[in-house]
Amino acid sequence: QFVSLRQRILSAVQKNATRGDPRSVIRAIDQFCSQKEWAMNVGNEKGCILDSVVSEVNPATVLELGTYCGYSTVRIASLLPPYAKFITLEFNPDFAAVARQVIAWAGLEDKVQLVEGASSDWIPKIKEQFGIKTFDLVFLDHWKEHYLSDTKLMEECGLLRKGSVLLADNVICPGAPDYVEYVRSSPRYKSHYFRSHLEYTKAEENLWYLGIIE
Ligand SMILES: O=C(NC/C=C/[C@H]1O[C@@H](n2cnc3cncnc32)[C@H](O)[C@@H]1O)c1cc([N+](=O)[O-])cc(O)c1O
Ligand SMILES: [Mg+2]
Repeated sequence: QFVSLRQRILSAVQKNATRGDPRSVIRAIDQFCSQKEWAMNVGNEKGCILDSVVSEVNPATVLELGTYCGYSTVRIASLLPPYAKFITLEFNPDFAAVARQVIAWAGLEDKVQLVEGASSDWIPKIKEQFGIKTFDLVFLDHWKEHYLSDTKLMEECGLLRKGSVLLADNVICPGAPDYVEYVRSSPRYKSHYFRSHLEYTKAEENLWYLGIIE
């Protein structure tokens, strides 16, 4: 019967990656997506930039918007200090189910809280539900038209502080023009971008780095 792409990604992990070895899980997904079928994981080129930002920020609290199959979740979780709190939000139950298994295969299920639900519903509940005051790092990789509304929502809910870092995927492709416009014209943010390429392709892409300065 029909096997979905997410199921094929999970099978590639279970077949080619070593349990408990996050790097082998990342490698298995990247090999599958570059050799067999494209999928919207952040990929290895942008993934290395993500790794360097996570290592530099060394965050005690992290929020990821849009888990998808858990590729970036595994990359981030594998670099966090033991005391860190990492929440990833995913509203599609099928993607959430695959992501849970990918995260578990990497042996990182204790480092991540995958919350099934919409960011707009959950962002206002995070403080009370998870005892988190502010986020040191937020990775935005969900629907691109939600980047701006969710960033404003995080501001309103007091989840961002001076020094918080927001990292946004896909500001060129598919693009998040309203988001880029907003953060570039706001005095609150110091922003710059990392030149890169769209995952598994040669297309120009940037990772958009935002530091909150006030
Ligand atoms: O469209 C892209 N990403 C959208 C990602 C969406 C993921 O975030 C979840 N989601 C959405 N709103 C949500 C709200 N709350 C929770 N999860 C949510 C969706 O269920 C999906 O798992 C994309 C597209 C390309 N591309 O080349 O076309 C490349 C990329 O790197 C991309 O990230
Ligand atoms: Mg993306």
